Amino acid sequence: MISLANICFDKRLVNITADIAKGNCCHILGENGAGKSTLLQVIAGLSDPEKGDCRINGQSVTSIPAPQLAGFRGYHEQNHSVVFDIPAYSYIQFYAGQKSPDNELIAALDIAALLGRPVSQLSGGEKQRVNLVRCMAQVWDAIEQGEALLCLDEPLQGLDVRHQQSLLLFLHKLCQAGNTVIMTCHDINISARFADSTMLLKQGRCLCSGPVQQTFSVEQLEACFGIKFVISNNQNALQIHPQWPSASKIM
Ligand SMILES: Nc1ncnc2c1ncn2[C@@H]1O[C@H](COP(=O)(O)OP(=O)(O)OP(=O)(O)O)[C@@H](O)[C@H]1O
Repeated sequence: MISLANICFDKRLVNITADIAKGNCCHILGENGAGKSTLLQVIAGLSDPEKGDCRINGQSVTSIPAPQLAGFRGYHEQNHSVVFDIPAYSYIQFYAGQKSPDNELIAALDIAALLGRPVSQLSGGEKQRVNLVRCMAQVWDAIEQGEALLCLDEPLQGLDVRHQQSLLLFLHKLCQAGNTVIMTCHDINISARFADSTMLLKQGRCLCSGPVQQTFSVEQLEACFGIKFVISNNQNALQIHPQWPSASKIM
């Protein structure tokens, strides 16, 4: 269980309180600059909140010794730049304590053909997939025990739709095994389909958090994003339609 209590950080986060159950896939959504990455860094133990506390299974994340935290908490940074000009395989091994990445992980992120190539020569989406493997390989033992916490900042960024789908299904499988995933996402319909719970942020405040069926109402989405939405329910799956201006208005 992840418990956030009254978290305040540099005016960027204001009194954030929420619980995320173990085994949950929680999506954090909100406008650009709403504080999603900042909150993820606090949850990951990378930023100290000025007030409040993030607790992982009852223990304050800031009090967990770094080597212990690094053993079960994976963090994937948005726009992570790779400074090493080494093959992807060595790059991943460096973070995984010289262990080879698991075949299941390599297959899920479809990176077998990339392992021998220098990281600097990979495309944006290829680099993103290698970085996601790096993040998960670091905590693979904990993942196998169903005890990992994955904090993923925009993991879908730059991925084509097939790789998006395979990553989302893989994360779902990890959560079913007991792991917890907290990720930021800009695609409301992907969150409606794949998140167990969501947190909507607006200017550093949490507008609402909880199961998708509760948080994804027209009122709350409009308050969060400042545009109109229509929501339909198709075979128990929410479909969310932002109301774009008509084509004639655009032309
Ligand atoms: N290092 C920093 N120092 C000062 N302010 C920062 C810093 N990093 C981010 N900010 C500001 O904090 C606010 C929240 O930023 P954050 O990156 O958490 O937003 P976000 O919701 O993840 O946005 P996006 O959707 O664009 O990724 C923004 O107004 C941003 O300009």
